[in-house]
Formats: sequence, C-alpha cells, structure tokens
Amino acid sequence: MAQDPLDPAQEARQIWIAASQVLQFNEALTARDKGWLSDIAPEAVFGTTIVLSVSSRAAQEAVQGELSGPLLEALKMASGREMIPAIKIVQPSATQATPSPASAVNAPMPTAQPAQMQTPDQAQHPTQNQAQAPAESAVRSGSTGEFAQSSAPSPAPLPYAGGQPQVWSDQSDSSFSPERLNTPSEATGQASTAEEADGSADPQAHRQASQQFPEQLPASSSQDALAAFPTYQAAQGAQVRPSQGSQQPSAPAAFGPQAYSQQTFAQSSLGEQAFAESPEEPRDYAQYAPLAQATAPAQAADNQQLFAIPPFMDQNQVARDPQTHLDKSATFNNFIPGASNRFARTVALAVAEGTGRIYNPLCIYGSSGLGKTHLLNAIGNYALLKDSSLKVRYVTSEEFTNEFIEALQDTKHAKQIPEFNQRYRQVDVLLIDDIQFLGGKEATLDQFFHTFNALHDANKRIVIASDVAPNKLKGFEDRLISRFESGLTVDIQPPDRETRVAILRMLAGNMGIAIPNEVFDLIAERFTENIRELEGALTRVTAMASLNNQPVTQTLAEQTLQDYFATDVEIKPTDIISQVAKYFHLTFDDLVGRTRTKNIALARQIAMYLAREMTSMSLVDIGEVFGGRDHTTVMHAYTRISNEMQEKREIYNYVMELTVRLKHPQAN
Ligand SMILES: Nc1ncnc2c1ncn2[C@@H]1O[C@H](COP(=O)(O)OP(=O)(O)OP(=O)(O)O)[C@@H](O)[C@H]1O
Repeated sequence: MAQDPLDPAQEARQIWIAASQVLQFNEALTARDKGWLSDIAPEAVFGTTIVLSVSSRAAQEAVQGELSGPLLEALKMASGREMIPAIKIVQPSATQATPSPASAVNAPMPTAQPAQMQTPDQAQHPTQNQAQAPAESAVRSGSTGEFAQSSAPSPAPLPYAGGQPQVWSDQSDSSFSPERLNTPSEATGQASTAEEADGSADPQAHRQASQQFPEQLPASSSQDALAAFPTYQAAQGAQVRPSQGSQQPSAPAAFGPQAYSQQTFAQSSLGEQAFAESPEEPRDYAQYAPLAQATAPAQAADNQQLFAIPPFMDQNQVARDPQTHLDKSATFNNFIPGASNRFARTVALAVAEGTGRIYNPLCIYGSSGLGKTHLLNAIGNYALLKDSSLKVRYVTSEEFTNEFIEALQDTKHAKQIPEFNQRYRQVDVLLIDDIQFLGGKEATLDQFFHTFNALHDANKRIVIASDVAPNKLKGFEDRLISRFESGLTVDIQPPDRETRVAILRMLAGNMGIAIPNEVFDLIAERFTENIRELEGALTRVTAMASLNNQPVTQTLAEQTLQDYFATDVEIKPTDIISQVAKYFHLTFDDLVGRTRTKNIALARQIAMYLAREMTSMSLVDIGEVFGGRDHTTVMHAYTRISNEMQEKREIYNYVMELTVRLKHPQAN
C-alpha cells in the first residue's frame, strides 16, 4: 500500500531508534561509550546525511572519534544504506528546545547550520575548513575513503555534511564503500591498483577528478561498474554463472581479483546513492511512488487503463500497486548485498537506471526465497522513481497466462487478443517472475514469444526471474531459450552468514525490536538456504517475546526454534493440509475447497502460511495445491498470519503447535 513520505525529522527519528538498538547491543562498546551515544538526538535526514545533535564538544569529539565506526555501521543497519552523520552541538539551553526522539516527529524541520557541525579534522584545522568552498566541502565530505580506513591508527574522521543535502559528495568518491575494508590491500593500508588507477588513493587527485566530471557520475555509475568487468566487455550476451555452491563472491569468482570487483561494486552502489540523494528524489522510492503518480496524472491514468487488475484477481489481497503490480516495499535500499547476490543486484541496478540496456533481457535465477522477486520489484520501483512516465509492469507467469486465457475466452469481445497484445507491447520495463511456470503451455509461450520479440526489438527492458538457468527451463522452445540467453544471465546463491545476520538486523531494526547479537547468530546459523525461512524464524521469536511481554533473549529464541532445530524432515504441502485439517477438526477437502466460513478460512490461511514457510514451494505452486488458487491469495495468507502471530497468542499457538506436529510426525 502507498505510504506517506516521512518528513526529515520523522525519518531521522525512525533511523535513530533502530540505530540506537544496534549500538546498545554492540558488545565492543563500553558503558562509557554508550553514555556518549545516549547524548545523541536525531534531528533530520537529508538524502544520505543524518543530522544528529549532541550537547557538548566532548560528546561531539567522542562520537566523531572512536565511536564513528560503530555509529556508521549502526546507521547503515538501521537505514539500509550508507548514512553520513553530521554532528551538531546544541547548547544545553537549546537542547531543551531540541526535540527528543519522542517529540521529533512534530518538530519543525531543523535548519542545519554548517558552523555548528564539525568533523574531527575540522576541529583540528578550523581555518582551513572554514575557508573551504562549498563544492570542495562536498568533495571532502565524499572523501570517505579516508573514513573507510578504520584500521588506521588515528580515529577515523567522520565526513562533514556541510549542513546541506549532499548531491555530489558521495558519488564523487568512487573509492568509498565499507566493503572495501575487506580488501587485503586496505587491511594493510596499501592502495590497491584500482585505487591508484582512478586516483582515489590520492585525495587531491580524486577531488580534481570529481570536480571535473560530477554530473556524469550518477547516470553512468552502474554502467561503468559493469563495464569494468572484463567478461562483460568480452562477452556481452554470454551467460555469467558463478560456480554453484561456491562460497566465493559471484563476481570475483567470475571476473578476477577481488579488490578490482569490489571497486566496481562500490561504484555501483554509489550510483544508486547518487540518484537517491537528490533532494527531489528521496531514497525511499516506495514512499514516493504515489507522489510520482500524482505529478503525472495522465500517465497514471494511462497505466491504469493498461494494467487495471483483471477481474479474476482480488484487488484487496495484496499490497501491490494497482497499475504496475509492483510491491512498493521491495527496493534496492532494503536489499542487503552480499557475496551471493551482489552481482545480481549490481546488474539489476544498471537495468533500473536504464544504463544496462546491453543486458537485455536480464535473467535472474536461483532457488526459492533468495530475493529474485525482491530484485524485480526493486528494478521497477527504481525505474519509476527515476522516470515516472515509464510504463512498468511486474507480472508472474501465472498472471500472464491467466490474462491471456481471459482474453482468449472472452468471445464477446473479439478484440481482446489485440488488446492484450497492445497492453503488453506498450510497456517500457517488463518484469516477469517465475517464468518456469510457462513451461509446456504452448499457446501462452507462443504469445509470450511474440511479446518478447516486440519489446526486445523496441529496446524495451525485459527482466526475467526463474528458479533455473534459461538453458535448464523445461518445456520451452529453443528459440525462446536462445533469446533469453542473448542478454545476460546471473544467479543468486544462498546468502553467507554475514549477509544473513545483516538481513536479520535490518528486519529487527524495521520492527523496532532490540535483539541481542547471539540471537541473530543463532538464527543465522540455522537458517542458511532461504531468506524467507530466516525471516520466518525471526518472526516467531519476536512474536513469542511480544506475546509474553518479554525481551528477546537467546534462551527464548532457542526455546521458540527448538522444533525447527530438532529435525530436518522433509515436509510436503499435502502433509501440512492433512495435519492442519486434523488439528481444526476439518477435512482435507475443506481446506482446498471454496467454503469461506471463518474457521475454515483461518485454518486454510494457517496451512498456506506453513506451506510457504516450511516448504520450498513457490506461491504459485502452493496456490495450485490449495485448489488452484491465485498466488496472491497465498501471499495474503502468509502476510496476514505472520502479522497476527505478533498480536494474537491464539494464532501464534496454532502455528507453533502445528509446527511441532509436522516436525515430529511420529509423536502424533
Ligand atoms: N538480500 C536481501 N536483503 C533483504 N531481504 C531479502 C534479500 N533477499 C531476499 N530477501 C527477502 O526474502 C524474502 C524472499 O525473497 P523473494 O520472495 O524475493 O525470493 P524469491 O527468490 O523470489 O523466491 P521464490 O522463488 O520462492 O518466489 C522476501 O521477503 C525478500 O524481501
């Protein structure tokens, strides 16, 4: 559903609440450190700059000095993006007038005052800094490569926000990325070859480069990033498939030295920031999509006409945009990058930016629950935010089939098929999910083939998600497979431990729940193959804590998840339906049938929730098992039950008891 955009103070408050929790559980911080942190109050967010106030210079120095690393990390966890803190001193008298986190929502938007905000190096060299021209300040604030060198002996300086939303600062420094901390050369304090090549090891040289070409960076960032992969240049159109199951980052495995690939990734993520940082184009596209539509009513109406949800779909069931069918909550910002998905994310971002046209079509494949659908939606949301006049359409292969069949069956309207064709052939960005389900459906595939060709010939963007690589798709003609392979194929692997923990932290931050590190570790240790399961485990633990009005502890998490930990029995959806039916004194047919009485509907939704969580089946497959229901019905059931588990003990108990029964069938 559309959300209202947050105002700068509100956004700062929300980020800070989550970041404080991350910091609170940072075991590396002493009580004294935490004391300094408790002096911080959030003021406002401008792009990727968060203005924080403290009450004294001593606090400012501490926050900018030894606490800068943990602070940056916590802000990133909380916001899902690199945030640059600007620390402002508010004198005690003024502090009283400064909004506390609780009251910040209603506070007037603060006017950031550069004179009050300092970085450590400003404090050390006030004259030099005061003399800096704004453009130079911005560049300097972007020279976070220095900041990234947290292994350097002196405290890492915080970047200076200059009191203004920063438009060019971050992206002007392509060397900045926390990931770069991992490169061996940086660990030893040496500049990598890539850094030397672009001058980023030399702040002065880099500043000059940044000043010379600032406006080119946002538009070309991802393309540059991709062009930097030798294999891309050598073999556009060739498949790129890092070895399955490899723990190595996808791109480095395929493209060479790690430092080199990380450099390119840094540029890519900066491309995203570059775009998102513009004050007119806030980073959270999900929130602003309605705004984009409001400013382009003709286009919105046009889209509506083209993609009004067909009658067989219940419009109330999913929080998807009625025109584009996009899930607006899935963005690049809340897609945590890791070795397993970073390459896919980079390419997806290039396509979203419109700079990745040579990767057309883009095929993303991987097992269930690894983020394919999320990336498709992120592409659509980003593309629309960048250009609200685009016609974007997310569609599952099931929806595509249904729409096609609807058009065929509508004998009263002989023009239905031409209309269907026109509808699809007018899109600028087509995002088609779960393409594998088109396999064997000859008429639909034929239709899709023509749609594909029309779009491709018109240079429209096509992104396809599938559970297997194109050449493994069953029931597809070679002509279609070869067209899929004419673009770029990337895979997503199960996330490594670090990424799993980062995802859990982000989710906990979103929920505003304090969770100790050992609980993240426990869940991340156990749920390794599917991010949906990872989320499900966290949902259960937080639901248990919330229902019992307890904090989340390791013991509570262990108790809650013990049945998951106890056994790895393979669970079939039919087992789930039988077990849930038995539990609620219903029949199998009740659950897969059409009756919608309250008790049957609840039991059915719980069964769908369990099927989604405990099997690797897709939404479409689950819908099929439940009497041929639409996948949106399954999605709705899943969302509803996971929400209700947090609030209603009864629902929580049903889910937990049924989990135990399913995991221990011999005990029934
Ligand atoms: N890197 C990530 N960062 C944050 N959340 C993620 C990430 N990858 C996946 N998720 C989340 O995990 C859940 C499952 O992802 P998604 O539905 O995109 O998977 P999928 O690969 O399309 O699965 P399926 O093939 O079963 O449809 C979603 O809630 C998604 O937001």
